[in-house]
Amino acid sequence: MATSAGETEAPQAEFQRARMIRFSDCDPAGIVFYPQYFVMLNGLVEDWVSEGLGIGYHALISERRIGLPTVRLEADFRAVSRMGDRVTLGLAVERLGSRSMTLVLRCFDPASGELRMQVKQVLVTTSLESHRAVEIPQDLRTAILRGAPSPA
Ligand SMILES: CC(C)(COP(=O)(O)OP(=O)(O)OC[C@H]1O[C@@H](n2cnc3c(N)ncnc32)[C@H](O)[C@@H]1OP(=O)(O)O)[C@@H](O)C(=O)NCCC(=O)NCCSC(=O)c1cc(O)c2ccccc2c1O
Repeated sequence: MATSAGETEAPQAEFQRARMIRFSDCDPAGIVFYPQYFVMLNGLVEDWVSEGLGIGYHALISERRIGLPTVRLEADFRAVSRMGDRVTLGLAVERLGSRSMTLVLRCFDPASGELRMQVKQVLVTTSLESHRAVEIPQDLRTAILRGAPSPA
């Protein structure tokens, strides 16, 4: 729920994308090597900003010079994902601060609902000139508060 101060505490509608687990995601045992989840989820953040929010992610960085570095990352791994699995990646905003946002990102089996892993991630909006925190740009904030889900 958004407050008058522009903060939101309640999880919003989840942005989702289908993803197949590829050979290159896996270790020799044929299961996802854990850093690859972070690569997959970073791609989900890109898709969320560009497609879910309608804010060009690449222009945000390269033209507007706004960075989104991670300052906190907490991960839980609950079940293995195997090469060839078709999973769903989901993203919800748990908190929207003035210069940071807390995302809950997860990977799950859409057929059974089995949770494979989940991450809580805090991103800070920064100036890529100074590498200091800046206010979340108004268009980004407005789009997040709109909270529109996007189909998988
Ligand atoms: C990011 C920092 C420059 C922030 O330091 P600064 O002093 O400017 O800001 P504050 O400390 O006042 O905090 C602002 C805001 O963030 C919240 N916050 C800060 N730290 C934490 C934390 N550990 N946990 C939770 N929340 C935190 C704080 O509460 C404030 O929130 P409000 O909403 O209330 O305003 C500085 O911390 C820094 O440089 N950190 C190192 C970042 C880093 O190197 N991360 C490693 C990965 S880098 C990375 O992933 C990455 C980098 C990029 O440049 C990218 C650019 C573009 C896209 C993606 C990038 C990317 O993924």
